[in-house]
Amino acid sequence: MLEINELSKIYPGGTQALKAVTFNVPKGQFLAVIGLSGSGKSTLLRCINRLIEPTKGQIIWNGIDLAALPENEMRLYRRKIGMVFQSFNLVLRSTVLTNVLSGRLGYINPAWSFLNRFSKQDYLDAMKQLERVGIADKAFQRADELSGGQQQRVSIARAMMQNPEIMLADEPVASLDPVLAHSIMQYLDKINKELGVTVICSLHFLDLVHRYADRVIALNNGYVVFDGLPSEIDDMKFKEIYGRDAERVG
Ligand SMILES: Nc1ncnc2c1ncn2[C@@H]1O[C@H](COP(=O)(O)OP(=O)(O)OP(=O)(O)O)[C@@H](O)[C@H]1O
Repeated sequence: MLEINELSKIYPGGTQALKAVTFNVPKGQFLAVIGLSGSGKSTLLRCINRLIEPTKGQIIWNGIDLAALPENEMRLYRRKIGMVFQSFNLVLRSTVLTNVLSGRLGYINPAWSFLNRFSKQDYLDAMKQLERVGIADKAFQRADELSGGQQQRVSIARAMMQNPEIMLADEPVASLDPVLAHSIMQYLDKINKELGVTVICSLHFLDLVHRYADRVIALNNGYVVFDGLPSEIDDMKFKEIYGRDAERVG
């Protein structure tokens, strides 16, 4: 169980991006986070693994408050929290395999030279992860030779090398066309259903929320304005989340 208690984030310029955000995520849930651009979705996801430092509040995971941990201890917990990004964040000039292996970096001695750091088992695991996302044949290509959808699959494989218990996905399909969007969502779904990894995924399109999420929370201007089942988002709730002039497109 992950418990977010009264989490707030005020950026140095004074923008209050999260306002006492509170919710729980049971282990193994697929939680979607929705809301207009600027509502605080990225800030929330990045506060959970402390890529962004929360200003106030608690992030309690297995009884430990992650928000209160010193950075050196947080690093150990961060290993168990994978993350994928809208823009994939691969090292484009490195091979696909090297990118995937870098997911293990949190587990090994940083003093070792890059290529000697990884065990044979790491290489076997990296190939297995690439097989899981259907691109083992691309292992020795440079990452920048891959399409956007393929790059996102590499980034999922990289995150899976951490052996994560939680996967944070920050608008993982926002840069992809709808067909590819479904294929990426299906990989996240598989990781969730087959391996029991908790997924917290921000999404723009409600049809994806309906299809893949067990539950959804909506942010508006840093506040949680909805917490429930995707099927509970009727027209009235939709207007509360997105504003009264908003129209559904998907
Ligand atoms: N590094 C930063 N410094 C200052 N303000 C920021 C920073 N990052 C985000 N913000 C502000 O915090 C608020 C929430 O932004 P955030 O990126 O979390 O929203 P979002 O819902 O993820 O938006 P999008 O869907 O466009 O990615 C916005 O007002 C944004 O301008």
